Amino acid sequence: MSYLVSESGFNHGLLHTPEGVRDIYNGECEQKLRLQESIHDIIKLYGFRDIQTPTFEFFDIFNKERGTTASREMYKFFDREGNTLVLRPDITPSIARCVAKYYKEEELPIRLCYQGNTFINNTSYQGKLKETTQLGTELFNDGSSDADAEMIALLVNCLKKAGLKEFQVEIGHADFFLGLLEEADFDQEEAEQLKVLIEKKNLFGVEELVSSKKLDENLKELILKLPDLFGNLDNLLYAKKMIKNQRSVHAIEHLEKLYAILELYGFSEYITFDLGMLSKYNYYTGIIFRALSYGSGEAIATGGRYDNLVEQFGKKAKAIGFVILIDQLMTALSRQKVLNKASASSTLILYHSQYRKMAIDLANHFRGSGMKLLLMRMSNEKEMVDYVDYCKRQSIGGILLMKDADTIEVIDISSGGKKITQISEMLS
Ligand SMILES: N[C@@H](Cc1c[nH]c[nH+]1)C(=O)O
Repeated sequence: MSYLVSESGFNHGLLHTPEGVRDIYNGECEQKLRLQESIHDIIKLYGFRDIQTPTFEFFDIFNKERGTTASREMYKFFDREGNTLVLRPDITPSIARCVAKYYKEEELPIRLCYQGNTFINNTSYQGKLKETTQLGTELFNDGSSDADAEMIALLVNCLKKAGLKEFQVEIGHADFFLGLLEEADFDQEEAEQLKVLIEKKNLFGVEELVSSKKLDENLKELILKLPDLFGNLDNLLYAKKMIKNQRSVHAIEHLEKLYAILELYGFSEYITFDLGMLSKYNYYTGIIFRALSYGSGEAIATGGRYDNLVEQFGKKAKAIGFVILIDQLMTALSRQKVLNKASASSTLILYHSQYRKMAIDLANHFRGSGMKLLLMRMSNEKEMVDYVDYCKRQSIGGILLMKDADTIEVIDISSGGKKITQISEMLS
């Protein structure tokens, strides 16, 4: 924190937030909450039930075996007993823990949804947020391609409802890459190295690594081509002919099946495939996917199948889920100019103390019928224009000015129009 102490002794450093976190207020905050609400409404239509888990958990919930966030990227702290706690970097492991705990005997599908913030202590490069809002869904006890398709269809529906234009859901499969690694007989270290090189799009590095091994020509070619293996499924089917290992072949066959079901949903225009997509988290075991759109450089949703994670908490349960990254979605919507402006929907009742009772009665009456009302006693130090300007700053649509015990002046802020009305008439 910088200590900028002014002459009056006020520490201006107090007004700053740490790098990577920010305040969200006024219209932006309203838009964000409204967006979450409208997406949540869609998710509820698919039968998901809400769940809330703690913002911090024991470190072990997210440790390496679960294949989640790297330890150095988590915010860690201790409780009085000396336990290591972390601010959750990801909500999926917490939900998996809950399913093992509260639905131990349930064998048929469990559908859960949640909204909350996650915290990742990433390197502070250009404006990347360290606290982000996720709205997520998880479906347990269903390992079918129908479940995969339904989750993708749900994601498409959510993004459409959010008003996003032109987005794509890219789908890959964790097993495609893992099968190639096995076929190439890469050890864990080499596999990790290859993953990093591909993520960094360092093709020379990939070539060097691949050339250091004795590999089948087709396999070599395919690994080098991984970053280009995206597009519609037909274009990718040739990859199937070039590989020998069954794991990768099954992965492609699964994607074919999935695509056929997505066609039934009528959503094929939103789908592309990316065989070079790498799992963001090691817990993924099946399809992995992310949604991209112009206006946001980063994914606005990510997800995938993770059939072994719940078992680590003591229950065998296949699972698939995704999260919508609300902050990224907001950025995309605002760049695409489709973020609905918060409308001025509240009214201000202004009164002098002798009309207090009427003002309170009037406010209660209108609030009772669902109108948003602010009550304010007038100050002798302010003019009417101060209140009108205030309404403009605060997105307040109108003023009801108490003139006497039964008369109010109604002022429309946007048009400036004024009219006199009797309170008794309004209440009747
Ligand atoms: N938790 C994952 C997304 C996900 C939800 N379910 C499965 N995957 C993420 O933060 O990227």
